[in-house]
Amino acid sequence: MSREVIMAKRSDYISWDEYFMGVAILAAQRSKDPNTQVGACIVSNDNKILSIGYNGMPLNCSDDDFTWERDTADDNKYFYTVHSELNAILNYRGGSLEGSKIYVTLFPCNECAKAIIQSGIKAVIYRDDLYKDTKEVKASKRMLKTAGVDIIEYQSTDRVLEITL
Ligand SMILES: O=c1ccn([C@H]2C[C@H](O)[C@@H](COP(=O)(O)O)O2)c(=O)[nH]1
Ligand SMILES: [Zn+2]
Repeated sequence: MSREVIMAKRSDYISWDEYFMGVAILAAQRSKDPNTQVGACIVSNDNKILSIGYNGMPLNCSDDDFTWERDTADDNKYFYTVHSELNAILNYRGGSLEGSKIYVTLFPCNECAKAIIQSGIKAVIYRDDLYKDTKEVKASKRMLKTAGVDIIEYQSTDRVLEITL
């Protein structure tokens, strides 16, 4: 008598949210910013990754030549850095981002909020909200809400993934 062996599917696979936030977290690891590394992952309604970005210097502006200082008034990184969300939007090589969602490791600033709204992204899923008390983030939230962009706090599962690279 032959016995059929049934292979149950894996049950400990990561969720879509963990996957996309994980990609954003991994992208942030590319950032040269010594203080805050930010990652963004833009995803379609049917869960396809459309684009990825992290905060860094513009193309052909060497991250060895431009300063990463934050507290020097005359010259500081804020003059130069392209934010992760804007990089993700600009990195997109397809047609439209209308109706997509963006996973971000840090709540977007007001400038990124403008770009998110204008590109048609309809939801922001964020992990950290470090700068929630700043005018920029307050303005960002006001604009996103007014424009009908959903703001969703990522619910950490505390899952730890080990990656050997
Ligand atoms: O919406 C945002 C806001 C900020 N960033 C980047 C820009 C900078 O490289 C860092 C913030 O540096 P701090 O030293 O913490 O001020 O984050 C971004 O990518 N997106
Ligand atoms: Zn920004």
